[in-house]
Order: sequence, then C-alpha cells, then structure tokens
Amino acid sequence: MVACAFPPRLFGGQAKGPPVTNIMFLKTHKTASSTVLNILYRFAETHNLSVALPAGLHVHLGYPRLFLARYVEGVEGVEGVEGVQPQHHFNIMCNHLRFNLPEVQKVMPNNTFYFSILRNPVFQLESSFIYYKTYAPAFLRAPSLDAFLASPRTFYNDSLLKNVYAKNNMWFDFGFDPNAPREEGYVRARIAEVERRFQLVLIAEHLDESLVLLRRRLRWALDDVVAFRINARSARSVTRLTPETRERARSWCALDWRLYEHFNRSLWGQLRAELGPRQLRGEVERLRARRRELATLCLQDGGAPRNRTQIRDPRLRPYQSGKADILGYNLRPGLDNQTLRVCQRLVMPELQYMAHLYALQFPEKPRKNIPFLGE
Ligand SMILES: Nc1ncnc2c1ncn2[C@@H]1O[C@H](COP(=O)(O)OS(=O)(=O)O)[C@@H](OP(=O)(O)O)[C@H]1O
Repeated sequence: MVACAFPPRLFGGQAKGPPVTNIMFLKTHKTASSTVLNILYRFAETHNLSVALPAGLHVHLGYPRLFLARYVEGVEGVEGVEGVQPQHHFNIMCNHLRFNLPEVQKVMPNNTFYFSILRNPVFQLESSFIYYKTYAPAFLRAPSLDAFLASPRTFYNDSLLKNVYAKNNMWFDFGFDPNAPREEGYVRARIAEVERRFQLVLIAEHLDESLVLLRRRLRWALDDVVAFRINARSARSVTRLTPETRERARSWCALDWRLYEHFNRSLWGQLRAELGPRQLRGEVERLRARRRELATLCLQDGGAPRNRTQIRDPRLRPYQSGKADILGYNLRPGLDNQTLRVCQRLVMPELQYMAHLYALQFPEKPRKNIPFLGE
C-alpha cells in the first residue's frame, strides 16, 4: 500500500477545543506576510470558510487609505443605511489594509482572533526600497538606500501618500501616524493599544517559532501552518547594508523600531512561558521536517526558488515590482491529482490565490483580472 502524503493530522496534540476559524491578520508590508497569507488562504479554502476579499477588481482593502467596511466584497450597499450594520459573516480577513478597528469590527465577528507580523525595520526598509523603488516618490529620486538614509529629508515629502513605504511603514499599517515625534508617552500608548487588540504578533526573523505559537493559539494541525517562503527576492536584488546605514535606518524608522523591539521581546516571553526551550526546539524541528518533506514531494530541483522567466506555469509566476526580482517555484512534473492540488496551493502567489478564492466565493461576479498573466 502506498502511504498517503497528506494523512489526516487533524488537531493532534493540541489544546482542547475546536480550531479557531474567525481570524483577522493585519498584513503588514515586506514582513513575510505573504507567506502567512498563503497559510490563511489554504486554511480558508480547505475548511470552506469565507474570506473578506477586496471588492471588485481591487487587490487590497483600500490601502493606503484607512480601512472601511465597504472595501470588502459583499458588504457594500448595506453600509450607509441608518441603523443597519453589515452582517458579521466573514471568517478570515487577511489582505493588505491600514488598520481601523471600528470598521474591521463591522465585518468580523466579536470572537475574532487578531494577529499580525513585524520584521526588523532595517531589513523591512531595505526590502521596501527595492520593491517600491519606482512607486514611492521618496525612493524614486534616491540613487541608493545609503544615499536616501544619509539625507532622507532631501527625498522624503511626508504629504505624499505614496511615501508611506518610506518611513515607519509598519507603524502606519497599524493605523498610526508614521511622522509623529517619538515621544515616550505617545509611543507607549500606541503599543499598549496594539497589545490590547492583537492576541499575537509574529516576528519574521523567527517565523518558525512564531508559527509554532500561532498553531497552538489557533488549535490547528501541523500541515495547516507549514508554508514555503513566498515573495522572496533573488540574492542579486538584496543590498548589503553598512553598519552606518543600518543605524540610520533604525533611527529614521524609530517608531517601527520601538514596535519591533517590544513585540520581539513579547514573542519570546510567550514562548518561554508556554513551551520551554526543549519543547520549542522539538516543535520547530517538526515544522521544518514537514516543510522539507513537502518540498521534496512538490518542488522541482530540490525546492530552489526560481525567477519569473524560469517558472514554466504562468499561473505560478509572482507579481514583480520596482527593482525586485521576486521568486517563485516550479512544481515537480507528474504529480497525481490530489498531490498536485495541494502543491499548487502551497506555491500559488498571492494575487492568483486571491483571484481563485474570489471566483469560488463570488461565482456570479466578473473574475479578478491579473493583467501580468497575459504578458
Ligand atoms: N519564511 C520567511 N521567513 C523570513 N522571511 C520571509 C519568509 N517568507 C518571506 N519572507 C520575506 O518577506 C519579504 C516579503 O514580504 P511580504 O510578503 O510581506 O511582502 S508584501 O508586502 O506582501 O509585498 C521578502 O523579503 P525580501 O526578500 O527581503 O524582500 C521575503 O524574503
């Protein structure tokens, strides 16, 4: 008998209670958030859960404007009628948006689990600089990140909305002012606000440890949180930063730095309190072993990520932006249908997966158009 590649690992070894299915993930920018989104999309599809997807042909939920409920497909029309609230009928919300709690609460149930992700602001900014090089005016005019950080005020105009990627972008995503002075009382109050609302904040540098904790909190199966790295750049589009540039980035994005430092400490505090070092090592190793197993099963060339010209199936080619060379995967040829289905979803780029879920959820609506697929 051939062993099944996807044995039912339903919720084994987890705390008691049903899996959590009402979830809001604040998808911050350039923080490994597309890898987390892939986890959420797969869970939603497998369990037939509804996702609060961007309305019409949009690909995010109104970003960089503050989120409004009417940006979600299926809630427009209800809003604005006095005394009538949009129905609480979405299980999962995870597309890019600028956080605005009262509006999120209009479309998500009261018992929603809120979580997000942060990355070291130095590397987050370096990634943003390349990815938004041709989009954010502050980056467009700067010859390099070194030059930008040596004299940011030469390039950065805080009244241009497209510059949100250029300063304290994660702070902005949480709904706060990225240009606010770093005044201690203000910073602490905002961090406390995040702490009150978000049950968990993952850290990109420790994603596997973060996912171990996420899985416990959500009471999910191991396979539910196993993911490949999505939206990574090729090594040649990553810039090595000098110690001086790193220091300048920390100071330019001081609000992000405070947020990151706080939640990095808090993640490790929670891990220590809930698992202890041996158990954590064991769980991280189990996650990595399963990822290796799935990479061997699904991916060609031992799982090496490929650039867009090397990816044979156009539906698996990731969106490209700025000066970034965004990588994806080729699947092993000859996979049986069940395996192919699972493997495709593990490597499906964000836009394609969103369009796929949209078509499933709203079959009567015109399909979301992914223009670069037709190139
Ligand atoms: N598993 C894991 N661990 C650590 N880092 C990871 C992981 N998955 C993705 N990444 C890195 O996250 C960057 C992409 O972030 P996002 O997906 O949030 O970008 S986006 O805002 O949705 O465009 C991108 O960073 P850069 O390569 O520096 O650009 C990815 O490499």
